[in-house]
Amino acid sequence: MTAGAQPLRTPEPAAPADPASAVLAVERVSHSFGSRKALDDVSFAIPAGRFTVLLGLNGAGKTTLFSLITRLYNTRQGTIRVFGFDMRLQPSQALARIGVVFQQPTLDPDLTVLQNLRYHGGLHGLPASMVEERAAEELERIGLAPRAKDRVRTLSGGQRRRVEIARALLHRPSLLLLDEPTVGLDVALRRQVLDHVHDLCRERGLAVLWATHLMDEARPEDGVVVLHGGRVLAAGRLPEVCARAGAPALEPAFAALTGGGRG
Ligand SMILES: Nc1ncnc2c1ncn2[C@@H]1O[C@H](COP(=O)(O)OP(=O)(O)OP(=O)(O)O)[C@@H](O)[C@H]1O
Repeated sequence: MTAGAQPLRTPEPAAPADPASAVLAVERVSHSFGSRKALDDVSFAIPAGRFTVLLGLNGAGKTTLFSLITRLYNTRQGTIRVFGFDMRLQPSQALARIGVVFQQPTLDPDLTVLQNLRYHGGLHGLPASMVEERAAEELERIGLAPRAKDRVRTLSGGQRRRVEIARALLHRPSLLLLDEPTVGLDVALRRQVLDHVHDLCRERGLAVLWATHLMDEARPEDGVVVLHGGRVLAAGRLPEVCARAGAPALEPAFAALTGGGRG
């Protein structure tokens, strides 16, 4: 298999992810809420160092998929592996390698930036001295070292998002999941957060799964997984997805793949 997000359309059988290159392998995963099927036979794989955009409209199933990858929900149908660790059988090994930025902000606004980071480090069982060192490093990197002792409620939306990303990296995950991380940010802040996470991919070899409904957040070098109505309609590098859809850009490709609209 190549190093891109792998196109695995149903009803074709899901090809096994290459264990040598897949940081995340989702294989034939389905999930229902009562009679409502939120995910239907979803398969794709992403390698180290790749920024992969999980593209889908509201209700496509992005948050449900994230909930399964982070084990908020049990995977009842199909398999999710992180670095080869099966989320069902070896959850602690798999979860230790994942960092998450949830759709809803989860920083405590009444604690300082540093206190929020310390709390997270403690949850991961990191020694206090390591947390201090890494927190200082991450805050420096995002230009927020001078705000370490400020309460989170005094930060802007973009600064809070960057603190959440810094926090998600404290335990040095290999896979970073971000669920609609730019919601509520203006265009300039959106670009800043997007640039920051692309830099992390490039510089640290981090694999990123970035869920969004905003097509302009995908860049030509990115992997793209098009999720619609709970199904993967296409997956691969952005130019491959466009070529397969016979479209010159992602927006018309998405329209062609989804039949132009809502699921
Ligand atoms: N807890 C739940 N109970 C019942 N149905 C749910 C639940 N969570 C999600 N769904 C349904 O599952 C489908 C997928 O929802 P999901 O939230 O995963 O989509 P999404 O792509 O993340 O959308 P959004 O961007 O709006 O959050 C939708 O039809 C939604 O109504």
